[in-house]
Amino acid sequence: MSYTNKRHTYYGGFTNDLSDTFQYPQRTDEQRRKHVTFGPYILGSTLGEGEFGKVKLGWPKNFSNNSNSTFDFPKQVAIKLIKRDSISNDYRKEVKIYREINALKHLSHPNIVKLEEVLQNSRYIGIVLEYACGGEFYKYIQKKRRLKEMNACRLFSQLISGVHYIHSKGLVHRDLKLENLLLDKNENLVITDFGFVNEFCSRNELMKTSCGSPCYAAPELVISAEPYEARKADIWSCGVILYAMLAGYLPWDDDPNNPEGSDIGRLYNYINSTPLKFPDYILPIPRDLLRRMLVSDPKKRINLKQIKKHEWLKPHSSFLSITPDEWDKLNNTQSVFRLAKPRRRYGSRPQSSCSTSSLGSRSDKRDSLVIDSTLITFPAPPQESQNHIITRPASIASDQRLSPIRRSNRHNRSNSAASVALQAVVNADREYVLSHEQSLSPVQNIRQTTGNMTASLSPPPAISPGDIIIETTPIKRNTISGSSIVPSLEKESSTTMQTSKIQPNNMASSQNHQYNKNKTQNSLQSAKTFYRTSSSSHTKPRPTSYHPGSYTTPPYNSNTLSIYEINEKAKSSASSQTLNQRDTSPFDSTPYLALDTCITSSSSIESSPKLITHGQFSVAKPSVDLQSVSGDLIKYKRDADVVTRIYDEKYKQKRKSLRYSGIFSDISCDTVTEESDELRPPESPFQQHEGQESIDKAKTEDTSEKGSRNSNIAKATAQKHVNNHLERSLNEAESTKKRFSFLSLYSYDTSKSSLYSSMDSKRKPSPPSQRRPKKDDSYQTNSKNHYITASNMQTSHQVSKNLPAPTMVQNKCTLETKKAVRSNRSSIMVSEVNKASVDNKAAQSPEHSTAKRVLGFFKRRSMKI
Ligand SMILES: Nc1ncnc2c1ncn2[C@@H]1O[C@H](COP(=O)(O)OP(=O)(O)OP(=O)(O)O)[C@@H](O)[C@H]1O
Repeated sequence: MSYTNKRHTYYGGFTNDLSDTFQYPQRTDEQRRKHVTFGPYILGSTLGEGEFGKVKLGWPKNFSNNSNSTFDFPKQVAIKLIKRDSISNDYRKEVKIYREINALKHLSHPNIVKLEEVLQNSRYIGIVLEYACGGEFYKYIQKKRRLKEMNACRLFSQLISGVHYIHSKGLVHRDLKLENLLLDKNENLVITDFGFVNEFCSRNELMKTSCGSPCYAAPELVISAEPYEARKADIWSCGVILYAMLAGYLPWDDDPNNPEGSDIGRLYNYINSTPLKFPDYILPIPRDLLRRMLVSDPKKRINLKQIKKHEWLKPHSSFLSITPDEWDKLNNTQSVFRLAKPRRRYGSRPQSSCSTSSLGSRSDKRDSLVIDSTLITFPAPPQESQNHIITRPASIASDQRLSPIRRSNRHNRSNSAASVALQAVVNADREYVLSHEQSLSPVQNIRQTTGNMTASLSPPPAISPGDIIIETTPIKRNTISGSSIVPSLEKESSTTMQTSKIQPNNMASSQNHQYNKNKTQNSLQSAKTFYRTSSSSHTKPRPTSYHPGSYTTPPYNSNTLSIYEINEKAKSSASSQTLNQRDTSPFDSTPYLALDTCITSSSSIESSPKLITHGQFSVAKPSVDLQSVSGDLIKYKRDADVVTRIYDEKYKQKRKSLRYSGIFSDISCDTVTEESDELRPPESPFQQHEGQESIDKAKTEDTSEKGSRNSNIAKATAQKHVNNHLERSLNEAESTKKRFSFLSLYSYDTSKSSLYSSMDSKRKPSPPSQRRPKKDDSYQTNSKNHYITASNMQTSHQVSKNLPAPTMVQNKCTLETKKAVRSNRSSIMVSEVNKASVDNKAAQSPEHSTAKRVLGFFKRRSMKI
């Protein structure tokens, strides 16, 4: 049983002063003393450790349950604590922090980590972020070994949506990698770590500083000293991420001359000269996308607009069609609620030891890098200041939002020039948002509506074709101001919108209905309509229109590719005339233009610093949950199951129907698809051959025996036959292919967690920006040191009897080994323990050791290269 330190655990948020409806247990003085706090937050366990220090879990000190009905938990946050000492003498670090803060202020997207606020005291700067409780994405892949295609498609769509949003703001992330992706509680992707973010503008879109991690960095960053187009570099990184999701390991890691990828120059030469290779289980369409993304020549590399339109992402086209300005508008709507929520300052303290303020003069020097978030997020009128409203019902908050009297009396705490300026910005912003709300497009109104329906779990009402689903819960009526919504909806309905009837209590059928409808309509408008209807009715991501089994075309259509290449050539030659006209994509080449076009009425506001006031610094629980309004973002875990099930059913049916036509050769799908991804063996040529043989056999038997019963028996026999072969071939294929994946790390992690649970949270495990070991490595056991590689364990265990490896690893790994592994974030991807042994060897050879350290430094720090 694992011991849980109370100090690091949320204890229920019981407080003495705010429990008016329920008598909570009183905390003793001793308990109270135990809590480590940072400003208004109680600090909990360490979530991870980065370059700047620890990231801690936090929750509000003064959380209370004042909601009427259910027991609420406080909103948890992740607080990145940066020692001021550690950055005061390091300009590079300082810039990185400010960059991150500044970028996050401008970004509000469900797949980008939210900045709640920035706090500081004399010793620490605390960046308070939305807590992504699903953990690190690479661990998730490790655990699953590789992702199912459907899941990878969904998560990749979210990544692309987030990256597109970043680019649309004129920013580039420049350090996209698995380690910088987290998951929320519903397994939605969250992009984090904006330390390398930079700005580009349409007139000067090339960048000179190379950054990122070698394994994810685009070749042009490494090989050439020329300025590069940063958005294309982000796309390369996304390609590497997608490859890792689907394959379970990183691409181009099989250079025999550079087995560990330690020679970065060689690695990139290898990338440039070697065609991308795929494991058998990556299907043709995702392969095609990867081939287009992982193109060494950035001019030929696909752009975001093209990615969004790619066949593979069709199932998520409605989600991907949400434009950045639509996300912004949604966020603006939220900010109204946030601003309207009167609240007192944290606790009862005045400006306390941990002031929620700017970084003083530094911020001024850096163009207000850190704004006094308190001014923005706590515009509490005096009469409201004693009310703790974190769990205030939406209706109350909205009433206050609509009260001009209450709105007028804000920001009276400070008379400083900064405060006055900020007050003006906030006022302008509020006016903008309120006026904007009146003129919201129907789409926005609907989204606004849907966004406020998160509490409603009732099934969607039945509607007639042509109707728009309008939530009629009290929450909606309270939060949508004015009467414009219905007429505007009707107007749109009569002109452009096409909706579908959604049957109540029958989500699956409504999804199927939508699926069919969308398939025939096949237009952006219909996709958006689907998005609206599905989100407003709390339906889940729509059933996919993509079936792996439906690939009846050759795996890789060379004609298509060549046409594509011709197009690309034509584009690049046209674009070579001027850098500014490089891309015809409205998203990629002219992000500002796209934004301006969409928000023409607010252009002046967009160009002002007020963007930061769009709720970015609020600690308030958002009234609108962005994640509930995006069709492809899973709101509840249950939803994910539904989607997977629907997918699996379709997948199975399709494969079944193709089984006897010989198109889909993996006829063991019925049995295999029941298994988890971890258990599903990769298809091997051998396996396919056997499968095909059996199909033929079944076919022959089928025709010779007329009766259906005999036919079934024949099929069953064939199936059994194949299954036997499959089992045999699995062992053989696994042992011969030595396909390494994250599973090895998973094994390691499992053992680690059981032995070092108390240490886990404080150390960051090795990231997967590492390479799979070579075949030879996998079988080498360092008998001298008694180190057994995780990959070795995996392979040997698979050869022995396909039993889970964790226990074996757990038993055989020594304490020293694990410590060494954990402390070294730059070890190779799979062979974690082997890395320790390598390090041991390296220690004997000073030359090798130095090289290792340099490599480790590169990988660990995501530093400039
Ligand atoms: N919002 C969050 N929710 C949950 N965990 C988080 C969050 N932010 C960071 N973490 C955890 O903290 C770890 C370190 O965070 P992060 O990578 O942002 O720090 P950093 O100092 O920027 O690190 P580096 O730049 O070295 O990657 C992450 O790997 C993750 O495990």
